[in-house]
Amino acid sequence: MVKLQVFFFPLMTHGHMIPFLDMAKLFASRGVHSTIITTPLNAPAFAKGVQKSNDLGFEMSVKILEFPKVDGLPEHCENADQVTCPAMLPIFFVATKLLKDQLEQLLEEYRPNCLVADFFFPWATDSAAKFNIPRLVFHGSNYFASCAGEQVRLHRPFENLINDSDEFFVPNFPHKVKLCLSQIPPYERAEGDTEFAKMLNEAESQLRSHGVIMNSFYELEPEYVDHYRNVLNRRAWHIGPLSLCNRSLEEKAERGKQAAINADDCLKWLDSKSVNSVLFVCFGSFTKFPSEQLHEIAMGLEASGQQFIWVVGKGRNDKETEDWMPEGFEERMTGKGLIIRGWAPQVMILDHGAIGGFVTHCGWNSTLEGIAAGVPMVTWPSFAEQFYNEKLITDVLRIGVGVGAKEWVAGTGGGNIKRDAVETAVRSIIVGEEAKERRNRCKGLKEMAKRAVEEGGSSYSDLNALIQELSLYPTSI
Ligand SMILES: O=c1ccn([C@@H]2O[C@H](COP(=O)(O)OP(=O)(O)O[C@H]3O[C@H](CO)[C@@H](O)[C@H](O)[C@H]3O)[C@@H](O)[C@H]2O)c(=O)[nH]1
Repeated sequence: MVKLQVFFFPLMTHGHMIPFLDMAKLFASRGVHSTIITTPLNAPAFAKGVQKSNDLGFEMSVKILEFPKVDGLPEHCENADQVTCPAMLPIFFVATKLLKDQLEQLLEEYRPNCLVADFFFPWATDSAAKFNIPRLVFHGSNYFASCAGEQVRLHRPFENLINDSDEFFVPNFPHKVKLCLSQIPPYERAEGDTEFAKMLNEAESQLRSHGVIMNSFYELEPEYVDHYRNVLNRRAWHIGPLSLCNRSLEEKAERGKQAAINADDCLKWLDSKSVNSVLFVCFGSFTKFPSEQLHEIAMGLEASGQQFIWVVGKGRNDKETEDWMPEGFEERMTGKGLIIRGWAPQVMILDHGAIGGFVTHCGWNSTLEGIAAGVPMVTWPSFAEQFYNEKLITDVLRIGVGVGAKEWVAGTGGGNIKRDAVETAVRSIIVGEEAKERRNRCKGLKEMAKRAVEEGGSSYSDLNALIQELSLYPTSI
């Protein structure tokens, strides 16, 4: 029998490349030949994962497209994480649009059975259609946020609100979910005149695509899986948590970029701590806080008296200096707090029994990794769909406490959160009766997540159904 061949084409940013690599590995482990499409400077991020899969006898490969030259981007910038200010992002997206011809040449040459392309490549639907190849969309988010965003766009419940703090309920929604005006992504409020709003409209090409792959599992958000499929009439398959395909310690430690800490040293530090006693503080691959905010976090963490691992440092604050560090902070925190300057082996850390709480920006990968590890969260959203994700965590699943972020700010974790708010939130996630109840709910979800990806589980079965459907699709050759 001829092998099914699927092409995976992620947006060049770590928050998308990481789950795409996991997804490609997962498909390969089910007998599909998975090919990742990327650009020269992003290719090394996939090399180890692909090699490991090949060593296990699974078929995986990488195909390279040259990153187009455009004015206005720093030299050698092929990854959205490298843009130096939010205003540069639209230029980055313009550059990615110029990949279209190269993609089409690849599709014409190899005629894969399916193209799974990033939500941020709306034009890929037409490219695939030219060769009668089904295109699936992956945006890296979940059913809850997708439904909320869609209902807000459709019903515009914010029309009559005036002040940033004015509140509204997400209309036509299974749960009562309340947000305030300043938490709505600007691209959902605009009339379609911003670059991002235009992109989102174009992204409606997902309606013309074969469907959407979600990094989620049915038991996590059943009402929203049903809402997405039956109320919004979208075709979708959920195959997550994708991070669970990384089973060995090595795979977990090597996920994403090169870690700024030795895995063994990190584990040794964690091994010396008691169960559920350490906070993990990390804001994803994109968020850059102003120095003043980093200072408040440091003061809040110290005042809370809790132990922590805090991922901060190189390129993660606006001035690239450590002027945010309170005097003598690191010395006072010796043994109690570990600062990682750069990339952390997040999944490896979250899975350690000593971790008792996760301070997160609510990026969906981090959120789901926290859920899969059974860790309660302090929620600190700042942009993209993160304010919706926060509501899922705090109000629907009830496994987190908000730090009080109210302001959607692109890329730079805004919100001006004071040290007292940090102190209160992090203490309440580790200590007290409510913390215990939250932790129990987390344990339940962790078990459900594990079962979902095991043979017969909801995600395992949805992936089977998808592969089966693709293998029946009329061949494009
Ligand atoms: O030091 C670090 C920092 C991050 N990560 C990993 O990097 C990924 C980060 O992804 P995510 O938590 O989703 O955050 P972002 O990088 O900010 O992701 C963007 O993309 C996501 C998927 O579309 C959206 O949900 C987010 O809102 C958007 O900001 C996760 O897998 C983390 O485990 C590490 O391993 N070590």
